[in-house]
This record gives sequence, C-alpha cells and structure tokens, in this order.
Amino acid sequence: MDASLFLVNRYLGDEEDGSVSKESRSQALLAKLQQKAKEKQKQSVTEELRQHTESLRVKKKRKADNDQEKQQHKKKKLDILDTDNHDEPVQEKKKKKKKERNEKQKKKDQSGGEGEDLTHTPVTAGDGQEDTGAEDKAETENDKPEEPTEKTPAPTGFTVLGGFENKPIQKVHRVLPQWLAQPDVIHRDIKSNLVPVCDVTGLCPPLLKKLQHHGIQHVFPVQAEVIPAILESGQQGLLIGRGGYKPRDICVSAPTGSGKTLAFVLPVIQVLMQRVVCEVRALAVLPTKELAQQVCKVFTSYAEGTSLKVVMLAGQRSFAAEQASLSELRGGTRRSLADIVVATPGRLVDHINKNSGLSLEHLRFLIIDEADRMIDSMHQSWLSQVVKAVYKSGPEDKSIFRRTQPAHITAASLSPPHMPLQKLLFSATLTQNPEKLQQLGLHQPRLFSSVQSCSNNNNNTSTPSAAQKHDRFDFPQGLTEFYVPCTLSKKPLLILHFILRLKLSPILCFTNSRETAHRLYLLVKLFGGVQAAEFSSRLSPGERKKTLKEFEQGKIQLLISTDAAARGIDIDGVKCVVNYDAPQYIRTYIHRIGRTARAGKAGLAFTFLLGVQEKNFRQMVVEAGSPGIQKQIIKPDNLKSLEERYGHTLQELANVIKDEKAK
Ligand SMILES: Nc1ncnc2c1ncn2[C@@H]1O[C@H](COP(=O)(O)OP(=O)(O)OP(=O)(O)O)[C@@H](O)[C@H]1O
Repeated sequence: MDASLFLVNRYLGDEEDGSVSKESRSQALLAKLQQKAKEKQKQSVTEELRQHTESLRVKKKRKADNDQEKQQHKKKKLDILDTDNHDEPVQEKKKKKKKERNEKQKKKDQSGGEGEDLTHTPVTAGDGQEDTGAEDKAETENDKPEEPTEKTPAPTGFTVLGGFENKPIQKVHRVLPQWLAQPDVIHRDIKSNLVPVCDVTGLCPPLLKKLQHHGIQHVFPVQAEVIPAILESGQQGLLIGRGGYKPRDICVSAPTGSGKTLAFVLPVIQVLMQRVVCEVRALAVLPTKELAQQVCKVFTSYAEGTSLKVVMLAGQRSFAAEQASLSELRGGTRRSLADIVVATPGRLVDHINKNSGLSLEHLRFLIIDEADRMIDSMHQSWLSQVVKAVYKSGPEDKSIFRRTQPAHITAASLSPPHMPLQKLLFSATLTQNPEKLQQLGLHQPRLFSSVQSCSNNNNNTSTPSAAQKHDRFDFPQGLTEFYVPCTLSKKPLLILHFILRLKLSPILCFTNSRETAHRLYLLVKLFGGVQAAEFSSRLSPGERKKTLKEFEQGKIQLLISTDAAARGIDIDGVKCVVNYDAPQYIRTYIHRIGRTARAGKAGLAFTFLLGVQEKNFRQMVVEAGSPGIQKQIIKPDNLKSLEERYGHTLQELANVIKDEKAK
C-alpha cells in the first residue's frame, strides 16, 4: 500500500528549512508560537490600558463638569443664605468640611481598608452624585497611573460586584448534639445481660412481687437501665420542691421485643402509687387502637391491687362511654376517675376539644410510644393540644400545684414549687434527626440506646464515616434474615410451600396493600389445607381483635396483614415473618421482622424479592446495621407438585373476585 496515503502534513512555519532535523524544527516552531502568544498578550494589555485610561479621563472630565455645576449652584444658594451668617466665609466652611471628610477617610483607610479588593475599579456610576469621601479617595487614586500587575486582572472600566473565584463547596458533616451522640448505652445481648428483679435500683416490693407473679425473675437490659432513671426523676414525687430541677425528658431506642413496655409501665406506676387525689397524671399515646389496647392491658395488670385507675381512649367504645370512664360530677364538682390514660392521638384530641371531662392539668408523665411514628403524625398537632391542655391554668395560677412551661432555668424560676411534665419516648427506630426530635420540645433530654452513634466521640466533631449517612438500628438477637429471589407469579406458591412443605407456621405475612392481602387470603383459602386469615383496615376493630386473639391461640396458621400489624404488636409464638411484598422503608422492615424473635427468642424472617429489587434492598438492610441477610433459593422443582392445583385455584379466584366486585 502506498505510504503517502497516510501522510499527515503539519504546518511547520514560514521559514521551513528542509535541512533542519525534525526535533529542532518542532522546537523552533514552539518558540515561535510562544513569542506570538506573548506579543498578542502584550497587545491586549496595552489596548485594555489605553481603553481604561481613556474611560478614566472621560469620567474625570464629566465629574469636574458636575462639580463645577454643583459649586455654582451651591454658591447661588449660599449667596442667598449668606445674609444670615457673615461670621465664616463660605469657601472657608467648604474647605473645613472637605478637610474633615479627608481626615475621616484617612482614619477609615487605616482601620479597615487593608485587605481591599484589588479587583474593585474605583470610578463607578456615581457620576453627578454627592461628593463623598470615597470619591475623594478615588480621585487621588485616579491621579496615579495604574499599572496592571500579574496578579490583579487588568481593569476593564466596569465595576466588579463580586468575587468570581471558584471556591469548592464545603461538605456539610452531620454533627449530633451531645445527648444524641453520647447516649447511655443499653446492652444489646438480652440473654447474657439479665438482671435479677431484686437488683433493680429503687423498684418497690409490691412491684417485685408482681413481676414474679407474672413469671419474670430477671429484667432485660433496657429495663435495668431505664426503670431506675425514671424512678430517680420521680424521687421528689409529683411536685418539684424549692430549688429543684425539672426532670430531664427520657428517650429510649432499643430493639423490637426488648421489653420497652415494662420499662415505662413499672416506674410510672410506682411514682403514681404515692398520689392522694385521683387525677390524670400519666398519658400514654400510641399510634393504633391495637397498640393502645396492648399497653392498656399491661398497665392494668401491673396497677392491679393499687388504687390507680387505667382508662383507654382509642375509639373501641363509644365517645360517651369513654367520657363516663374519665370523670364524674359529685356535688357539682368534677372528679377524675382516671390516673393513667392510654390513647390514640385522634381520639385524645377529640376528648380535649370536646371538653369531655378529661383534665390534663395534673399530668406528670407523657409517654410517647413508637415515638418516630408519632413524630410523623405531628401534623395532626396532637402534641401541641396536649401541651396546651397541660398548661391551661397559665402563669397567673398561684396555687401550690402551679405549672410553668419549661424555659430558661433561673434562680427565680426554680424557687417556687411546681408540677413538672416529663416526656418519655420509646421506639425501636428512634430518629437521630435533631430537627425531627425538636418538634417534641424535649427538656434536657437523656438518651438510652443500644445503638452507638457513629459520631460518638469525645469532641463530637470528628470526620464522620460513610455509615453516618444513614440511621442505624439494632436488630433482635435471635433473628435470622433471609431473602428469597422470585418472580411475581411464584410468590403465592412460595408461601404455600413455606406452610405446607416447610411447616413454618405460624407465619405472619406482610403485604404492601390491603387489596393484595385480601386476594392472597382468598387464594390460600380456595387452595385449601391452610388455616388463613387477613388483617387490615377492611376489618372492623372488633374483627381485628378477634383475629389477633385466634392467631395468638394458634388457630390461624397464616395471618396475612398490611402494615397495620407491623408495629408494636406482641404476639407470642410467631416463628416466622414473611415479607410477601418487600417493604419500601427500612423502618417498616425492622418493625415487620420484629414481630418474631421477641424477648430473646429465635425467629426467622424471609423477604420475597423480585430481580430488580434485590440490589437496593440488600444495600438498605446492610446500611441499617443488619448483622447479615442470607440468600435462600427455592428450586422450581420444589414448587412443581403445587402448580396444578394452584392453576385451578387461580381460575376460581378470578370468579370470586368478579362476584365481590359485582356485590
Ligand atoms: N423481663 C422480662 N422477662 C421476660 N419477658 C419479658 C420481660 N420484659 C418483657 N417481656 C416480654 O417481652 C415481650 C416483648 O416486650 P415488649 O412488647 O415490651 O417489647 P418492645 O420492646 O416494646 O417491642 P416493640 O418495639 O416491638 O414494641 C413481651 O411479651 C413481654 O411480656
């Protein structure tokens, strides 16, 4: 092939000399180009300088004209005014003023003018404006010829309003407030950190007896830490005496099933046992009716044998019935019939607003269980309504039971006795977001947590690790997590395989919608051989209560539920949780799988994942602090024996759904 086809001709300069070697030729060319560039640079600098000097000259002239005009104008004015003041000649006065101005400017320059922006071009659009000190300075500066330096860009005659240096944007690092960064640590391992009940500091003998009566010989780590702390803050009783500090609010973040309920039930009952008059002194707020019912049950059972009365306001009964259980009128005065109220936020606000006889003016403890969820429901403004009801009497109340909202601590604010309100927050997934927590208006909070914050260090400001980007949570110890790769059509077969072949029942199975829960329930029922039930807002509260009871009694092998049963529900004996639909959020995942492996027991959690979900889901779980999620492959052969029957069932299901829709 002809080599000339590939010949590339380069420009070699005008004085190309064939005798010179290639290398020296290119060097000469480079030197030439550099020289040309220098010449061009010089030309542009001279041109810019010329333009600038010209613009300065024009502006100076314009200014001089203006000054002259002004002076003539002033002179005219002064000539008129001068009739009153003949002591000081006008020119003298003007000179004096100018001198003063110059002196002022000099002082200014000495004090602050040092690091002046060199890019600032002094002559601006101030033409024809009042003669100022700054302009004087500009004038003197203008007299000197300005020479462009290497560092300062050549003046262009325009005012540069801002610096144009490209500064790299500083990364914002998360720095937690000390109380969040350095919590009181709760042991993670339930089993090896059991404390005998009699070793819990401050717990009174009647409650120790009660615990033993309920078969509890040891307390869990969260209880061993939190019970003494609440008891300590209640040492002064219901009132804080002279010079006493208001008790600190308490936040608890501990895994699902670690015994948080007893951690607040026991100390609250013990503190309230000292009360003489019955008034609402403890209020526990929970997100759902079922949870309110569960907590109310625990309060009732531990308050048994004391004079304390527990009332639930969750809409399980009529409004009138709840109202009647709150207070009664005797001899024209209202008497409270409740010491402890357990409520859902909606129903609570109803009672506050309708003035149903619920008085919160003596409230000592506000317990917010599932606190992160309750923060999310803050838009309902339930907390502000509660706080308003608590401080209803206002500062003008001079009685011994007076209340004041927490504010800055001063000697005066501490001197009169008052009734404090202490907030107790509990959650397995308590947010570490200070902005969110701020909505709760916490007073000098103290955090108990089984999760060490990543920014937990002495100075609190070290470079955070990558893990800090995400909230990390503690997972129950006895839990083993799996994910099962599958396709959409195989999911129902998998759940049937889990029950019929792997015998994993009782299974609590979660779907992302009540429609999916209902269809899966119908399908399993039509397939036969499995005791199944559904649990969602499709059911009435009564039906839901009955279903949970039957599930607990072992009458139901498979409970198909929406996230209605994901939080807080304590059902003994759930061996296995299945996420039929993968949860979208890590908190949902943690609460769902937390329905098993409770109180130190073992449990299994399976999540069915479609191919597209696998990567993100695994990442989400690992970043949240999961000890490890394993892959569990179910071979298609294992499902084969179920397939034929499943095919028929699907046809039946289509008819049933059609009928339902027709109805
Ligand atoms: N000291 C203890 N010894 C034995 N069992 C206990 C003890 N404390 C609590 N339990 C039991 O442990 C189970 C879980 O307790 P609890 O419902 O309070 O957990 P939790 O931390 O509130 O969980 P979640 O975050 O899911 O609401 C309950 O059945 C409770 O009776």
